[in-house]
Amino acid sequence: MSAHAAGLPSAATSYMRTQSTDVKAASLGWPLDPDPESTPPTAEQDILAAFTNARSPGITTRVCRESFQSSHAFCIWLCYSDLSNEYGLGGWGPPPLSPSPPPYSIQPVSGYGLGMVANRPIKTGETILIERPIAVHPSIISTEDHSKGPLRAMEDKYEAAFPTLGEKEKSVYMELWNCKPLTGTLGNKFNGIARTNGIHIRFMRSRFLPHYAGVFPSISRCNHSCGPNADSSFDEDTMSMRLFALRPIAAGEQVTICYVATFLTTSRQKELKEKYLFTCECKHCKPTVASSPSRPLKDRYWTSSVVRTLSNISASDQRRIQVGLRMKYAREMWTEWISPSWKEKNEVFFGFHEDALVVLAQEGLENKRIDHIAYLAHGCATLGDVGGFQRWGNVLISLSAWTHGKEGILQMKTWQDWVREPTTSPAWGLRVRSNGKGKQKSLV
Ligand SMILES: C[S@@+](CC[C@H](N)C(=O)[O-])C[C@H]1O[C@@H](n2cnc3c(N)ncnc32)[C@H](O)[C@@H]1O
Repeated sequence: MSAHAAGLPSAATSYMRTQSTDVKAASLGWPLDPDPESTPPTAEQDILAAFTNARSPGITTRVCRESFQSSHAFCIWLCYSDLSNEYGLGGWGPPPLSPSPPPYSIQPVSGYGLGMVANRPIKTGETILIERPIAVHPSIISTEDHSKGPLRAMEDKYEAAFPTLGEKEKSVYMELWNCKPLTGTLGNKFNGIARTNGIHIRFMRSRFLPHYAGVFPSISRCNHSCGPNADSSFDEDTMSMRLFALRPIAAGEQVTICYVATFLTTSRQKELKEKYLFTCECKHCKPTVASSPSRPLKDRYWTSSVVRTLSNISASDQRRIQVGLRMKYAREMWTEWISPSWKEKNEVFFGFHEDALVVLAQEGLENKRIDHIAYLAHGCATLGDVGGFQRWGNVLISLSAWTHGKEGILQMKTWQDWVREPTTSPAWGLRVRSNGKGKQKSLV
């Protein structure tokens, strides 16, 4: 039923018509569009659906070189055939330069094997490293691909492809950590290293099967934390990954990334144990317990410290569940916020995102904050609030969490332009209308 037919005054109908058409058309740009679905499916029926939708493509091997003329292969890419002609047909030109000297060293870290450790203070948003993968394989593998199952399929493909790699890449690869069981075949070792060290890569040109994992010479040395201080972003055109700081990293501190979906509760321990064979003891998994007593205490004190730890863990779990829910409902909240039927106070919208930032900081999940910051900026824009938009826009810019590569340069420029001239931002004035005298008036 149209609003007019519902008996609303004609001014309201015309407002709704313009608003709802504009609202649908308005793209909010990076990082909110397109709505990212960033983790690979894990449920069997979703994996199967992805294959069926992609017409069950086979896996081909792309040998990645800088150009046709180059004899040096920097990477082998086990690639679903839906993507094999989408990238690097003339070769992959050189990636942007990595910081030199590097702000880190790879060194032994007690209890972790090797790790990446900052050798000087690193600022939020700073690029730590840019490098190319040595091997890339699909994150999800069709069971149809090999009569002995997907694991054997990958082992055979790795064994066939590995000899084409450059000599240096081969030796760096073979030195990487392997936490998977060994059967003695080379293919099994290549595949074990790939599965221990693979970092998620999303190839945007595949509609149904975009999820891959890349093995990197140094980034794959980063150990896991459930509150990581670094994150990575991939550039499909130069086939390179940028590792950057999510918050200040002190000299001597480990540079960590997160191996699993960050909003998982402590059930993430199970995934870490199964896939990477370790028990995470970061401060989010083992919240601080009361310090050890200098002399024996009675039982009830011990009990109370255990209780305190358990309740800290449970509080952390609750916060992570909230993080997931806030991510899930942010888009819905936005749609309601810009609709003329929004009846809540403005604080409900802003509080939703500001509280999310507090929870994310408590959990060390700064990698999830950019969406909320962008919503806060766009939320200010809807009200015609120049100062608010510029404040949140500048926070977003300062994080330098852009997609790595050409796309990121565009994202950065777009936000810089919007901050310079907020009236050009896409949500500008969506919740204000003229009061007839050329002045802007809030709807709420
Ligand atoms: C991708 S590798 C990381 C680099 C590895 N430490 C090395 O020596 O090359 C993953 C392995 O590192 C170790 N690791 C990573 N994060 C860890 C953590 N938070 N606690 C203990 N071990 C960890 C585990 O052995 C895991 O299988």
